[in-house]
Amino acid sequence: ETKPSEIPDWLKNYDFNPPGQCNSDPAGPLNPQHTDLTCPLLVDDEIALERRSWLPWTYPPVCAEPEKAGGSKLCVFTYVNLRGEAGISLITTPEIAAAGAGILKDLDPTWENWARDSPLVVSDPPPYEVRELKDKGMGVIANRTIRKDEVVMLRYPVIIRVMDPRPWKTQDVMKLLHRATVQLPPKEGKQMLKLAHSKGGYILDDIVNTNAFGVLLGGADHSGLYLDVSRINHACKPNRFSSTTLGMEVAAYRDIEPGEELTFSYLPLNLLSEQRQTLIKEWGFNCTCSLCTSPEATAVSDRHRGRIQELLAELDLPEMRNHADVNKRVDEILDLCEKESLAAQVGDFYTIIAEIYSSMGDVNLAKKYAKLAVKELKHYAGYDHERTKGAAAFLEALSG
Ligand SMILES: C[S@@+](CC[C@H](N)C(=O)[O-])C[C@H]1O[C@@H](n2cnc3c(N)ncnc32)[C@H](O)[C@@H]1O
Repeated sequence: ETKPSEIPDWLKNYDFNPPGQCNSDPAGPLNPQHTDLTCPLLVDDEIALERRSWLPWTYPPVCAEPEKAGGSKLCVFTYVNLRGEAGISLITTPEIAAAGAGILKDLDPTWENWARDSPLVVSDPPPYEVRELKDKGMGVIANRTIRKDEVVMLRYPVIIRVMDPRPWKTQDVMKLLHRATVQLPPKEGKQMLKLAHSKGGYILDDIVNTNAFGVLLGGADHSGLYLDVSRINHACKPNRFSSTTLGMEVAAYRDIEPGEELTFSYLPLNLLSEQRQTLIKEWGFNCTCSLCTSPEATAVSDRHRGRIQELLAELDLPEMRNHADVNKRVDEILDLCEKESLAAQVGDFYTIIAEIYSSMGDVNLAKKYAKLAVKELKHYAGYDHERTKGAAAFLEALSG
């Protein structure tokens, strides 16, 4: 029976935190108000009791001991007012929670717009409905025309759980998952319980395993459960995930007609059908998307995707490092990406092409493709994705 923390007056202005730069600074480097940053407090169940504070969390953390001595505790940290409206429960170590607590802060809009190149606009009211479908349970259906690049959803996770729970007893992890769920605001808790489950075992664990995405928190792998995004079935379209805020943006790769289903790929994009079949089995369902069920479409697509892999391998050969051979292959790859709707991968291909021209000593062409890589990656992977940052650093090195 825990109640949201009531902060006594003496504690409200008390600064427990050492000054300095925190691991996570979602407010952004251009925000002058944050030059004297204080880092989030590291708390676990004992520290919270001792200090009579569990800021910034809403409830005192509840923890489980590791199976082996010397390991870290695993705790539940809940915050019920994320971006003024939602709840989030983390099941992670106190160290990671402290390092990642910056995600609870709102972004500085000036910095965010600068980092994105343009302000983020999310369609409102939502241009979709969640409905029961014939062959895949629930799904997300467009209720009006959605234009290419429109951001149709922006969601934050309700549960974040360490990806590898082996250092702790399974029973303890399940208890923490239970607590993480009941501490969510009732609206989100109820919505979470209605999500699809497919693999059996403890129901909350099954819901997370059926629906979660891999996310990084405090530099460590976690599973993130997003409401609404969880209703999107598998096929071949995009999602965009921010490592700065944990926000998941779903944007349209192409125009979508009213009545069409919104889908995205649960798997890496540039795979051949056999590789896809093997991986989708791990998800525990039989894919009914058009590319999985039409042998003709599969054969054409496999030919295209196989050819992309061949061309990339050829570009790796030292004897190909001349303008005529490289240009020809670059054009063919970009044409095949268009045919296969692999727009989200083009940024990565531009990075490879920039590196090839750089290795040939053609700095101008290397810069041209590095610039294109940054533009595409910002758009499809997100301004704060590691791949985008890598491409931007490469462009800077070329310019420097
Ligand atoms: C993340 S959920 C997607 C939403 C789900 N349909 C629902 O009812 O909430 C994943 C589950 O949806 C179903 N599913 C997703 N994509 C599918 C596809 N292409 N073909 C068949 N079933 C699919 C599978 O049952 C899978 O376990």
